[in-house]
Amino acid sequence: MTFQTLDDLDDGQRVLVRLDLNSPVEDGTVQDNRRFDRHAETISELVDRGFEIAVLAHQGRPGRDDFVSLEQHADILAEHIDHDVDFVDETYGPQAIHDIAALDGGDVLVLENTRMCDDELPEEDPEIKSQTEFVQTLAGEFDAYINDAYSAAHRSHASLVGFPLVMDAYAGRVMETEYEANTAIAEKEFDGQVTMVVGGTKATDVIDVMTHLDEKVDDFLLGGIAGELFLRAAGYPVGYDIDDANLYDEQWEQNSEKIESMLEDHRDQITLAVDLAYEDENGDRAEQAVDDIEEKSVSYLDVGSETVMEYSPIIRDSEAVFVKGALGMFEDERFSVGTAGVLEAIADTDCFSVVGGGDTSRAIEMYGMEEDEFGHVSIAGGAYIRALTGAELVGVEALQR
Ligand SMILES: Nc1ncnc2c1ncn2[C@@H]1O[C@H](COP(=O)(O)OP(=O)(O)OP(=O)(O)O)[C@@H](O)[C@H]1O
Ligand SMILES: O=C(O)[C@H](O)COP(=O)(O)O
Repeated sequence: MTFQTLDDLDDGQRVLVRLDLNSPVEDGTVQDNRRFDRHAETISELVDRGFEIAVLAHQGRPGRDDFVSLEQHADILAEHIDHDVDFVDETYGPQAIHDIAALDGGDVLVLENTRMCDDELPEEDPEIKSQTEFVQTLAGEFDAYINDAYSAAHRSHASLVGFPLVMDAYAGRVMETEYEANTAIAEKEFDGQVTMVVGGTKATDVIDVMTHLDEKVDDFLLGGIAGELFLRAAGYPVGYDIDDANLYDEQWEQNSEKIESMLEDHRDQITLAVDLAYEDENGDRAEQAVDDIEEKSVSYLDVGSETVMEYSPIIRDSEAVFVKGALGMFEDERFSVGTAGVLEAIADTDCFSVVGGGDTSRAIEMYGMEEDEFGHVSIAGGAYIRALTGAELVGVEALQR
């Protein structure tokens, strides 16, 4: 371990703690998830050790429905640590600075969504981020910075890479354990077939990483938004936005060349859905073979049952299976067939498995499986698959300086 941890920090100081509480949001309501469970351990330890604690975290992306305040997160965190948690609707404005100054030992204050500050985004060099008003203002208020947000450590954002350059910096418990687990996994060698299930909504992240994993992974099983974009590249009339949706076209523009060249060079490593599911006029799940789709007139919200039947034996024959992203909108039970089916197939085998992602890992409990049926359940999605390539994460590098 090449960074300082909480074991190196004297009790009772004023600490600024970066968590990753980025959560699914349904109709404006933040959904509790494994990230709160895991980060609660770090925060409870800090409370017990008498630190004065301010929490930084982000939620969603500007322009998306999940871009909301952290007020609800503060309440959910309070339940997990069984201790009061205050919230201030500023990140580094005068009220925030006032509330920070008023903290006593054991107090916890959640600051507003970092992505509501202009300085947080976009991705820039850590040196540039460290000079922003956001970082310079908050750094002066604390004795130390703690980064517990391994799952966001692939982003060069101010709250992740700026502070370690200007103040004492430490890894929190989640950062420590996720770093150890994911680094060990990246170094593992497997004798047999290695399979990666790729889905979710962040196609740009996964496609970029897939192009670096083609020697490590024998079979990519595709679903979700990423899967539909691959189907589009393979000539099927799907993978574009209909209605007001904004999930496909922008990601297609950014990735179409990569997808097309992956398909051309690695067609035998890529398995695409043979059928897709949608909501019919009665509100029921309906399925359609991709060969029968003439034009996309409905949103496809899951892979179909035939696809699960094709993917399951590949999983059974694998020595290792990595999951990044859901195969469908599993939060709605009608569209959980792909995600739950694939996870059940993994749980039924004794292969080594990793299920990653803040959203995707929720499907384990939702569909009656247990965490110990998998080798490792990571609260990191994009960060863990990037770590699989052997690449360093910029937020971890900043801590190691
Ligand atoms: N066809 C689809 N249409 C709409 N949403 C989909 C579809 N397929 C999957 N999803 C959604 O994808 C989400 C999970 O993928 P996402 O890209 O957010 O990754 P993740 O596992 O949370 O990883 P990360 O931690 O990187 O965010 C689920 O919430 C699911 O509803
Ligand atoms: O959920 C995640 O994977 C992290 O919180 C990073 O979020 P982002 O993909 O919106 O940067």
